[in-house]
Amino acid sequence: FLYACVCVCVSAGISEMLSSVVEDVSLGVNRNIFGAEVLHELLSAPWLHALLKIYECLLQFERSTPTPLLPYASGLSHEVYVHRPSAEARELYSLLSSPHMQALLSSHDSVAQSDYGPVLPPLPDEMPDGEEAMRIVCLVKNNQPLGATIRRDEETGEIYIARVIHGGLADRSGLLHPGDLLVEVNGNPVVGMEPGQVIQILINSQGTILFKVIPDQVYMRALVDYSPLQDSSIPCPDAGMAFSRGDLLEVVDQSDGRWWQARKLPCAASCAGLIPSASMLKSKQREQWWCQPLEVHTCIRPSGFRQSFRLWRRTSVRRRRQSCTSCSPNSSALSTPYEEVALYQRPPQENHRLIIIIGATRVGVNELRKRLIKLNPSTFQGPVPHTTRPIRAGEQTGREYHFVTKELFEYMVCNHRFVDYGEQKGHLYGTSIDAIDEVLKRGRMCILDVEPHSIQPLRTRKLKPYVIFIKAPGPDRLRHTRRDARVLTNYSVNRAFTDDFVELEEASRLMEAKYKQLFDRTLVNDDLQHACMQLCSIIQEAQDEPQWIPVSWSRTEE
Ligand SMILES: Nc1ncnc2c1ncn2[C@@H]1O[C@H](COP(=O)(O)OP(=O)(O)OP(=O)(O)O)[C@@H](O)[C@H]1O
Repeated sequence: FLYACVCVCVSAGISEMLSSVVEDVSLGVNRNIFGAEVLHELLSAPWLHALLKIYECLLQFERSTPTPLLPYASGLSHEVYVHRPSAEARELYSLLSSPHMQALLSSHDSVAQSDYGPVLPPLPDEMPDGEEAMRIVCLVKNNQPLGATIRRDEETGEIYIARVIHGGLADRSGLLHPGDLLVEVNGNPVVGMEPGQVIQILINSQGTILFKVIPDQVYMRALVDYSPLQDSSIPCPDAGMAFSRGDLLEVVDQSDGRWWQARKLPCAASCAGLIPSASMLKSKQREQWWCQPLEVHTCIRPSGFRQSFRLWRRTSVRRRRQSCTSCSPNSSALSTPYEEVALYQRPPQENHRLIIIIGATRVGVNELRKRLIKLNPSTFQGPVPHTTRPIRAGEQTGREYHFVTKELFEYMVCNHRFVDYGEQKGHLYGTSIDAIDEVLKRGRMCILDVEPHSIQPLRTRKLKPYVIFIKAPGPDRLRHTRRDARVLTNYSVNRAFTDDFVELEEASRLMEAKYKQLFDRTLVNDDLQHACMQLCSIIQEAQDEPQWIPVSWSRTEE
């Protein structure tokens, strides 16, 4: 009955209603109704009337949301007492100093500073090993559900956060994310448990729930350049982080659809910076594509004879397998500004990764490749090219070339069997995917020398190419190191290497600037002997040590 009375008061007319209820109850007291006296006493209690008055006041503010003028009102009460206070000031001071007023001002300050949330218990003193990778999340249990689902990896028995329900307790904490690995719940290791058992621990928990999780880390390779200082849309340029193509980024927060937080790897700065999300960058790229002047086509080399081991290579620009990928709006760089990557260690039983070496004309790609194969022919090998030219005395099909008819060659072109092909003196020459596979299947490392535009089609899960850019040193070093070098001209004339070394360095710089997002390593071809040794050790590292590769290459299906 008391509850009903209070409810009536609260909902209908507050303290006035209470007074009339008190009157009604007093009639019941006069008539000696059982329990009426106790009820009358309760309803007449001054605290109940005070409470309802407060409630009445609060109701007035239900719709308006008043903001505090000052968050520290209690401090003000002390300022009233000046050096020689007047009688009024002294009186006001003594009023404000009373315990009730002080309590009221302190409550005001707590509300004004929103300082009424639950205080979380301190983190445990003993942090586990690998604490950097581990996140400790403490949630205060209330009557709301946790708002997250879990899943068990059947192979490893590991428990992962599967979904975080928008607006739920876990979501609002901002500390649990899909893909996070759950290690412990309230001190109980959960690896190997059934999801039902983990849920039971959660149900049985009282007060706070302590999770230990290993966050799902996301790494991206930037395929575009970005500078926050030139971006008018960034909310805070000082918090932005510049990056350029090829940089490795650890994305630590993707909760905002427009602005992510990331660190550049290797992590020098511990503080993350703001970078545009993939969708944000895509829309920026689309805007820029339409308003930028047409870029000069730099992908076709100036025609000239390249002193390649296969004389046909790169001598003809009349027939190219495909056009430059960076010159169309549908290029991969335009559609994906970031490429998600993961560390990959080649299992010993798997084929070697394809090694691609590229560089500007005459930088020494072919020289290095030849020397590498000569150094260790049982380990390194080049794919045997196809040609339509007639076989010569001393040649053997499948050794120097695969000698094929023009019809078969063209059939292979139509079926996209060539990585690279061209024409020389009326004969066709090409490197096929099958020739690469053949080398890899024999357990050898396939060393391929192609044009940059041929890299993209080779970027497959099966081949997992590792791209080494051979860079030119400065013109002075080129002049010094190449003084005894000889090159072949278009007419197979052997002449001294007297090219413009400034031009060669410039071509190398342009190629690097344009394609650096595709390079795994850069090697400066200065001293030949030293460069060859370096190349050898880079290739060993690529095969035997963990390397960043696109995540799509590490998944089971392509
Ligand atoms: N580090 C070096 N020191 C001295 N000479 C070098 C060095 N690297 C390459 N050369 C010489 O430079 C000339 C051009 O090298 P190479 O044929 O390998 O160039 P390339 O990059 O394959 O060019 P192309 O595509 O035209 O064949 C060759 O005579 C080669 O021996």
